[in-house]
Amino acid sequence: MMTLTYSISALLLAFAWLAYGWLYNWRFRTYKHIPSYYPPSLFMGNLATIGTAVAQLKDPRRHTDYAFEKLWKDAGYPQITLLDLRPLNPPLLLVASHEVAEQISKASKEHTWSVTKSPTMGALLDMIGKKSILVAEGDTWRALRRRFNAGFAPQHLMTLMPVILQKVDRFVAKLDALAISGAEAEMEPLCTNLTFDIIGDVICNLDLKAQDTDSGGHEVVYFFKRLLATYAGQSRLPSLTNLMLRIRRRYYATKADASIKKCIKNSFADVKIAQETGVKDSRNRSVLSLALKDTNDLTSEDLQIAADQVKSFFFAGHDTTSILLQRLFHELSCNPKCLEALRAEHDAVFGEEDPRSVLLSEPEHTMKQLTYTSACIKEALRLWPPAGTARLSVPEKGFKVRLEDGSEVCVDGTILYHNHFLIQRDPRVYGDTACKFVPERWLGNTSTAAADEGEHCVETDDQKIPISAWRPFERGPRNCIGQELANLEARVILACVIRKFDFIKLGAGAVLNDEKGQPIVDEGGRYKTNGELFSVSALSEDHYRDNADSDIDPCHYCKAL
Ligand code: HEM
Repeated sequence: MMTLTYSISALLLAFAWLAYGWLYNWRFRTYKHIPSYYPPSLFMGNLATIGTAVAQLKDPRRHTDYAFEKLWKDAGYPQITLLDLRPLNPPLLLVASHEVAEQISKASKEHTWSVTKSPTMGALLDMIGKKSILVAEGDTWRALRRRFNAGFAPQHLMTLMPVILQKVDRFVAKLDALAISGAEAEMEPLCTNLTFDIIGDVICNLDLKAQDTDSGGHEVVYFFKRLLATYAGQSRLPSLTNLMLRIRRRYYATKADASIKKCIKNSFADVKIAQETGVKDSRNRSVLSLALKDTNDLTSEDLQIAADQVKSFFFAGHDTTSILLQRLFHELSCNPKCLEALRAEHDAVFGEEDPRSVLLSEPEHTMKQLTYTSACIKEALRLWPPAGTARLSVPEKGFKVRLEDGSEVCVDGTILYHNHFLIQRDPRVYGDTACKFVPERWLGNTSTAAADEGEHCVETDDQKIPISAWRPFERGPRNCIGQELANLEARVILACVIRKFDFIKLGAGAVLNDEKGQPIVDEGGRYKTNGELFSVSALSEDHYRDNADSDIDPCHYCKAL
């Protein structure tokens, strides 16, 4: 009996020793060659490191990028650092250098169309569908991208001006009503509904009426907003705790999918007639029309593919542009010098005329003249990038990145997170003004096109900014297809709004006044505010629920005069 007990104990010990050896290798040896500034623990890796950094954020709603910023600064601004998130996720490579990000986003011998998208995108599949261009890879992605490129060609975008202006008119009417009533309103729903309306028309010729708060908008908007809300309410804990949320998500995903398919079926006949008669109509280049180009019988497979693309464009193209607008309105309300320069440019371009008629009669020429406007947009996208990218360097591919010391590091098996927030505020690139709003730095090159070739730097008197250090739309083959549309929208909206209204932030981020009631100005000429407006991963679920049918948010108010 004793012998048996000893044998079992010895076996258990041997097993424990082997298991420990395996665990030790898995945790400490597999990725040892990748620079890491935070020693992982055997069982939890760097989860606790990140947890502590998140806990130290002044407000738990802050985006995780603020925690990464702290870790990056504490580690001495490394180009890359490994954070081991196993067993919850694959290890994460925090990329804070534009040189490294560029190697990942461009085509390479290992990856014909740049490094593959991260499996973390899988969380979005309910929203965008499995056939989405956002998650497609290889030839499937290439075929989709080729098909839709025509819908985003610069000349075609100019033909969208009447549609964009029509939606902007509704936005201006809403601001007018607010200014007359003196009511306070939050800019987020106003801007998001506007960009939703624009994207609906551009993508599938639909008037989504998202700005029509009386009717609540098209049912697509209703279901899409509720679907979005299920992402906003998700906790950072593993999915079991979010079971109810997931059930709700599936429900609204099915509803949104069905209502989009209904719209596609309804417009299929019209789309085909327009294509067959060869009418040169901007509608022939909408994403929906392009998606149905070679389809004669709408099979359920065709319908699903088209619906997934429409959902993906809705998702990618509305809140990103809305965030950009909100940031611009806030920054310009605190930055009198920039506001004055912007209004002076609009005075010079439009004079006494209504910007809408000038934009309609000479869209291309007028757009080119709005250089300071473009510089403001470019600077807002630098400081507050609304999106990002995560890729997966698949195991055993042999993909290496080169660091500034000349070393080459194989990053296989890691999620490569391009942290735009860090990359675009790098003091080594942007100097002392890295965290300040200085549109003038872009006046040498206000283009937002992700030029992969040609000029490699934007030069100002005292700065040389490498072209790859500005990447809010990412770069390389998988860059944002809608970037020029977003830039066009933002220029048109600023042109129609910024001379007509003053925006005053109330609550967080409000301007501080002196005892005479005058704004207190800092040494850079910007108004001092009662705090910084921080970015969040997603708005709270309550926000979406409370505001799906209303324009008023209880948290932050903005006043149009
Ligand atoms: C300020 C506004 C916008 C920003 C900052 C932005 C940013 C981005 C970024 C960073 C990516 C790359 C994502 C990745 O690599 O995982 C991307 C891709 C994409 N964006 Fe945008 N975007 C904006 C507006 C738009 C608009 C208006 C549309 C649609 C009309 C759009 C449609 C897309 C699509 C379809 C992709 C996937 C492209 C592909 O994989 O080929 N985006 N965007």
